[in-house]
Amino acid sequence: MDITPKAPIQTQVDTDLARRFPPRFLWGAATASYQIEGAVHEDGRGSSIWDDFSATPGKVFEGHTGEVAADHYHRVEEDTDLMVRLGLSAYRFSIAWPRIVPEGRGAINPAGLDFYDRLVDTLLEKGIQPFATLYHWDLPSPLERAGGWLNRETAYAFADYTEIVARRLGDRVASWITLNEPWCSAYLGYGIGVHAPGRTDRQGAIDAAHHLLLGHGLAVPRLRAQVPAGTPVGITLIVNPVYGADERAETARDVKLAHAFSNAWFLDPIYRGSYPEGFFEAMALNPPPIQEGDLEIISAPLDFLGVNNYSRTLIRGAQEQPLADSCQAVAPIPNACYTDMGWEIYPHGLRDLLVNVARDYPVGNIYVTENGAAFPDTWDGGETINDPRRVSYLRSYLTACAEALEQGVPLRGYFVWSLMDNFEWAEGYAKRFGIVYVDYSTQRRIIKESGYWYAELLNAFNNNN
Ligand SMILES: OC[C@@H]1[C@@H](O)[C@H](O)[C@@H](O)c2nc(CNc3ccccc3)cn21
Repeated sequence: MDITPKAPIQTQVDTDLARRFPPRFLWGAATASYQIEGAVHEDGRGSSIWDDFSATPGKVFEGHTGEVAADHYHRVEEDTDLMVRLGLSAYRFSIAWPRIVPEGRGAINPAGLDFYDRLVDTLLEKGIQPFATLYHWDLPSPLERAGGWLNRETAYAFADYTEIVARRLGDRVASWITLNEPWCSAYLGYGIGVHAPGRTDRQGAIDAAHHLLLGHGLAVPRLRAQVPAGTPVGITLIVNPVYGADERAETARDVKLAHAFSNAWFLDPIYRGSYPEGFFEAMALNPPPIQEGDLEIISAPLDFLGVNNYSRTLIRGAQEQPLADSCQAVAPIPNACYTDMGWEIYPHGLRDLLVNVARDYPVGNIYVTENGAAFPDTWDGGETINDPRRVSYLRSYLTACAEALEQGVPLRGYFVWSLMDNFEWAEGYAKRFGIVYVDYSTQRRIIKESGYWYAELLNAFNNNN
């Protein structure tokens, strides 16, 4: 009998699962600046729309803010040591625009560049590939005061910021992601107001989406001009597979509407150079202020698509055709399992969307840049935290990734969301996604059972390759 001491929690390593991934597959974890860094008033950082939004009463659970978060700004050594312990080969983080250009445009803050310079160097010293996201929702407040993403000028400011960062870090960052989930920025932030900046104007969401896409397209050549030839450049989109709950024609109709709203709204301009036909009509809105050449800029060739996926959408068609953003997802599904966010656990959805996106769009390579689950983890002061449901979630979604690979999908890597518990936007610290627990009262990090499981999986993968 093997009596080798194992991690505090007996973890069942799925060596068979590890064997299903190809050599050089990248195994990572993901975070974002406003969600983990804290230090919002330090070293010249300017304010962001999430500082403003979280300071606005009623916007974030119990008034939580990112002022301290997981204090990552002061814990780079400790947190990169955690990544080594987990066996990560890559780490996806985001760069806070307000640290680099506090006013959004104009003066550069050297201390902001120094922080990310040190983070990148530390990652490389520890054998971890840096994947940098340039925009994960923390828009500098002065730009929002000038209209934010409703203002076309913000797209040009983003391209200027991109060049500043790429000039400093471009020789060492392994891969670049321009935007994280512009759908969330546009619809949640400008359309229905549940995210920063909290505007509630559906036409505004359409216009903001266009300027986010334009910013992406303007940034791509500015990036490529500053980084070594062949450095991969991509974008991360939320991709939500949409299914019909029955065979009725209304359901098929509404599945198409929901797919356009959830996915094609962004996939089509980026990869086909045009918005989905009939989309703006299906939203009962006007097209955005598209200028000559915009769609050509937006569809700048990319090297990979980052896919964020957590769940699926199941639609039961309405008698009357709904607006594209009001297709009714079905009520709770009998025998379904849900995470603490109320998202259905449906791993086949990730397999299906990877197969479909690779078939329908010229995406080149794909990374799963976020996948994970929130559960109400508790810590009793012991050596670890039991989170078997997260282990089960990750095992099932990674099995879906393996199935997609076996169907020929060019999946090159997987980043679990998230490395550690962090500020979950409007939910504040009430939702925990980490494979590492954060005790916010002490900032102590405790690897969860899922973290040990992930480390064992990565170790098994490395032993196979
Ligand atoms: O909610 C978990 C993560 C979040 O912490 C990340 O910053 C963000 O990139 C992210 N995107 C999704 C999927 N989309 C989504 C849907 C509804 C609300 C918020 C995000 C989940 N997540």
